[in-house]
Amino acid sequence: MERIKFIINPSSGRQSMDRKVDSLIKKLLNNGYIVGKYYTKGKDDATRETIKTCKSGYDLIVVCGGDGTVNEVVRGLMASEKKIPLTIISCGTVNDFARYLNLPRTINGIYELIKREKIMSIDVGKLDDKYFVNVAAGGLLTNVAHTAQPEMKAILGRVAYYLEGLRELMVDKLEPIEVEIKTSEVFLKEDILLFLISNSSSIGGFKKLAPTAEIVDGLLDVVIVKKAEIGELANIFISIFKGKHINHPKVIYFKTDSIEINSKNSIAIDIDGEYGGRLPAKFDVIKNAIEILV
Ligand SMILES: Nc1ncnc2c1ncn2[C@@H]1O[C@H](COP(=O)(O)OP(=O)(O)OP(=O)(O)O)[C@@H](O)[C@H]1O
Repeated sequence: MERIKFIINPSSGRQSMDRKVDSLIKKLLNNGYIVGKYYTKGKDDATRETIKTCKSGYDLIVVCGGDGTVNEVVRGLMASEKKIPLTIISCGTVNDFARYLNLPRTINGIYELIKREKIMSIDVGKLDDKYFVNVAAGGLLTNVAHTAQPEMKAILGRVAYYLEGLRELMVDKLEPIEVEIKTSEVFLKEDILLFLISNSSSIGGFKKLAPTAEIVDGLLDVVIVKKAEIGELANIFISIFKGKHINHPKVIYFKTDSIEINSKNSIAIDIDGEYGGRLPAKFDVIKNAIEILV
């Protein structure tokens, strides 16, 4: 790996990562690497730059941003014939994917990762022409990531999401959604509060929301919370920290490689913290879709 492109979202997260990124770039240049640097300006910019980067002989993309920026880069990779590996310097508010991968955070750690050139192929989730590395979700609390105000995120970080979640709980009054869920193994008609279709196990900062999810198994982990009272929801929420919520009678948990969800209600879908359309929808997994440094 000689040519490395940095794709940097300067608006991600709370603190500027400029100094850290500049030190890493300096170290790479001193050691003979060729480095390109691109700052995103707005929506879909990271996708366009990734497509360009894949075509122009680069060997690696370093994404500096949060989950939204990683998602945009993955979309660019999926649209490219020649897919190059990526790694992440997490600069977002939650950074679920980088946390799940346990990526190094120091300059030396990231430099060693790049030098080692150890690559792993991972799965990516698909919803129509969109992709997700962490999760696609709908229902209670799942639009918190894209409804939380950027100014609040800048000041409070992850706490902004929790406040937005609390506000939504009060406003929503636990309105259930009537859904039909179809996979090759399961057919369910249920009143539910939320569904999560997960590729990795870390979602919204909770490391065990889909406790046995793996990004190399060619499967999606489905977590469904059925209609429940607030007391039951509180119990489910507390047990999420240990990954024990999947044993609760109001929670359904299974794995599949393809799932369809239909509803009479107009339900928004969140993919990796961004708005991803509405139900009905079909979710699939693409095995060994992209490569990452490990
Ligand atoms: N220069 C820019 N100014 C403002 N917004 C930008 C800019 N470049 C990209 N964006 C937008 O930033 C969003 C992605 O932000 P990202 O998710 O990486 O950070 P975050 O929201 O702080 O982190 P997290 O998702 O981990 O909470 C995308 O929707 C993209 O449109």
